[in-house]
Amino acid sequence: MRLYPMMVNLEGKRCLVVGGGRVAERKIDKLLAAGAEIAVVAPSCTAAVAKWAREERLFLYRRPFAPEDTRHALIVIAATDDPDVNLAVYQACASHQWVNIADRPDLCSFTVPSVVERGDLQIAISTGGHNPGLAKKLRRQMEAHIGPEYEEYTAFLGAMRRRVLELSLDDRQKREILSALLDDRFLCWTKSGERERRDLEAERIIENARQTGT
Ligand SMILES: C[C@@]1(CC(=O)O)c2cc3[nH]c(cc4nc(cc5[nH]c(cc(n2)[C@H]1CCC(=O)O)[C@@](C)(CC(=O)O)[C@@H]5CCC(=O)O)C(CC(=O)O)=C4CCC(=O)O)c(CCC(=O)O)c3CC(=O)O
Ligand SMILES: NC(=O)C1=CN([C@@H]2O[C@H](COP(=O)(O)OP(=O)(O)OC[C@H]3O[C@@H](n4cnc5c(N)ncnc54)[C@H](O)[C@@H]3O)[C@@H](O)[C@H]2O)C=CC1
Repeated sequence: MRLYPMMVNLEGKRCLVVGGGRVAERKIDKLLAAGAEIAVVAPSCTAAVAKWAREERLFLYRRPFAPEDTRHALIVIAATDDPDVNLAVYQACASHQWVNIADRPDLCSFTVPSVVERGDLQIAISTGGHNPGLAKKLRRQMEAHIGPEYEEYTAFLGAMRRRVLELSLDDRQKREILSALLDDRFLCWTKSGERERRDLEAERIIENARQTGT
C-alpha cells in the first residue's frame, strides 16, 4: 500500500482529537495553524492544550471519550495512552471519516508527516509509517538547509509569479521570466536583507521581457 501525498484545506472543518497529551498536542498544533475547528476530548491535558482552550481556540471536553463524540467530525484523531480507547474511537467512526489512530498505523486512513515549516512553504516527510524517527531526523537535517529566509522568499516569488501570469505575454515568455526569477541571487538578497536590490532586479527582468514581448 502506497500513501497518496496531499495538502488539504481544513479551514473551518470539524476535527475531533481524543486525548490531550504530548502526541495529541503535536497534532492539534498543526490543526490550529490550518484553521480547523477543533474539539478535544480528554480527562487531562497538557498546559498548551489547556491554554488553547482558555483562549477559545478549541473546545475542550474534560472527560473520557464517548462514541457519539465522533459524530459530525470530518477528521478524527485518537491519541490516548489507552490502546482500547484508541480502538474504540476507530470503531465509532464511519467509513467516510478521515481517521488517525496514533498507535495503530494499520487503522489510519491518513497519517501525519514530519514538516519543515517556512510560512507557506511546507516540506512534508513521510516514511510510510516505517520509522517516524527517521522522518523527524530528516526534518532536522533539512531545516539546516532551508533557513527561515525561505518564508519571505516564497512570499516574494509568489507575488512575482502572480504579476508575471497577469502580463499579456505568451506562455513561453512567462516561463522564461519565472525561471529567471528562480535564480539563487533572489534567495541570497532575501537572506541578506537586500530587498531593494532584489526587487529592482526582479522589476528589471519583468520590464525587459515586457518590452521585448510587446
Ligand atoms: C504512522 C504514524 C501515525 C501518525 O501519528 O500519524 C505514527 C505512528 C507511530 N509513531 C510512534 C512513535 C514515535 N513517533 C514519533 C514522532 C512523530 N510521529 C509522526 C508520525 C507518525 N507516527 C505517523 C507515520 C509518519 C511516517 O510515515 O513516518 C510525526 C512524523 C508527525 C507527528 O506526529 O506530528 C512525528 C515527528 C514530528 C517531528 O518532530 O518532525 C516519535 C519521535 C518523537 O516523539 O520524538 C516516536 C518515538 C520513536 C519511535 O517509535 O520511532 C509509534 C510507536 C508508539 C508507541 O511506542 O506506542 C507509532 C505507532 C506505530 O508505529 O506502531
Ligand atoms: N503517532 C505518534 O506520533 C506517536 C504515538 N504514540 C502513541 O500515542 C499514545 C499517547 O502518547 P502521549 O501523548 O505521550 O501520552 P500522554 O500520557 O501524554 O497522554 C495521554 C492522553 O490520553 C488521555 N486519555 C486517557 N484515557 C482517555 C479516554 N478514555 N478518553 C479520552 N482521553 C483519554 C489522557 O487524559 C491524556 O490526555 C502513546 O501511548 C503511544 O501509543 C507515541 C509516540 C508517538
